[in-house]
Amino acid sequence: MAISDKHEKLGALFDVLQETQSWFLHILDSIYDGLLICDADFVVRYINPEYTRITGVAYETIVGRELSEVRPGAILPQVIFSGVPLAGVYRREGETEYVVDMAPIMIDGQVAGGISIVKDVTEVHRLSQQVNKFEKKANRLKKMVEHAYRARYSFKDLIGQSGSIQKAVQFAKKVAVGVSDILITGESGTGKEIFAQAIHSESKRSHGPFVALNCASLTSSLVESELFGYEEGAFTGARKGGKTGLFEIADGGTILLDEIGELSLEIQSKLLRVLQERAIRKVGEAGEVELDIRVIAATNRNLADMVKEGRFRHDLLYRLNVLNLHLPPLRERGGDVAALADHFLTQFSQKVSRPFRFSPEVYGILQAYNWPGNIRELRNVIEFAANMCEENLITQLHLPPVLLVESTSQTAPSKTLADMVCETERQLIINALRGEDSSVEGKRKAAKRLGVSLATLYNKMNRFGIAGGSD
Ligand SMILES: Nc1ncnc2c1ncn2[C@@H]1O[C@H](COP(=O)(O)OP(=O)(O)OP(=O)(O)O)[C@@H](O)[C@H]1O
Repeated sequence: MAISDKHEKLGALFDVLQETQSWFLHILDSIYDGLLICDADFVVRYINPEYTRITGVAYETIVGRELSEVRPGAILPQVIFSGVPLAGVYRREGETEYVVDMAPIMIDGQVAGGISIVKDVTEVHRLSQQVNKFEKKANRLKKMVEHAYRARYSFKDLIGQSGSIQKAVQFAKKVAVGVSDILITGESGTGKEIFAQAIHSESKRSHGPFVALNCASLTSSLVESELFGYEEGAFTGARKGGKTGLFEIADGGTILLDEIGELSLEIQSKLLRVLQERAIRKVGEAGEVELDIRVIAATNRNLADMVKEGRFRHDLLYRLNVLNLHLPPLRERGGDVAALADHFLTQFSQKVSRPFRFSPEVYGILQAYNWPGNIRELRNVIEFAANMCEENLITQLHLPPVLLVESTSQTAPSKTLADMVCETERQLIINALRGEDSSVEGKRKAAKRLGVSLATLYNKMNRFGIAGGSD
């Protein structure tokens, strides 16, 4: 082959090589990770634009120079020296965080240099910090929800030794460990909610939420969205992001539907579906959500009468009435009145840090009253009396008038005329003393209003056992 031909061929080969090298450089320049390549003498031969973007090191300041001169902390020389790759080295340059993988470049079994591949993790790190923040917030909210939806009472908190309440407690304990839904009936204030909580606490679901809804407190449409929740945009005025219904919140636990007799017929049929299917469909949503809940319904109404009047679905009543726990009114609970009164007084004393106690006649009056508002009324009466009492001894003077009138009128028929006169006289004195302080001046004013002397008032107070009479 002529020399000119050889030159021509070598020239063509050189062109191909140059073109190939340029191709490779363009490819390396376009890679979205930063690249730095050193030769076996640790001299930097190449960095791509992404390396400059991430580290801030310009091409002309590093290429052609020994790496550790420009970047004294560099580890790549060790990798080239040892021939052992190293991955995931974390670095930070100002605001930019990145991770470096390093590997030796091997040619024919010999280390010919090394490459660092630099990945910008600033955004990933920022996002993961945000995820952590949201996770912490979600955990805080979860704890708040758990706190808000938990039962505060168990059977040991229920005061009362009377036969009727003990019978109710035995029945409640028995049904608590089962799986069936429960209907609690009883007059207002007899403790239906507190029993529902105790049943939940005793059940296998005690670690799950206890959710209570008073069906009478909301309009029919609100009850529906409270119970079932809704999807975003389900109706005009729907909350952004939708709303989780109480059934869903109660998943794994118990839901108390208090005053169930107040539900509209439309909601009653939806409730019946939930009880049968154990699934709900949110307002505005096509699919169903399966539920693991126990329903306790409570009412002070006679649901059977409501069925007759067409105001309560008979199939819902049958479905609910499988286990019916009936709570007795307080007037049928004998000695429980005194025990409950003591309990509420102790609670109030602790709340205000004052050691209140009852004078003996108070128990008789509390016992004689018929408590239409049951335990809730008793609790309120005790709080009223403690508020009226300036010292620590609560006497009949501190009780609300309705109790005294009632106790007088209830005992009247079995008494003689003389007894009834005495009782009326006693009542008039109590009324006159009400509102006066315990000083002699207070009694003088009461005596004046009654048209008797101070001495007569003292005599009668002593005779009728009205506290403060012997000062
Ligand atoms: N056995 C009990 N021991 C102590 N406190 C009780 C007992 N039963 C009821 N209470 C208290 O009496 C009040 C009324 O109880 P609860 O709200 O459970 O009654 P309810 O029957 O659900 O009333 P309503 O029908 O009006 O909803 C509450 O303050 C409750 O803590």
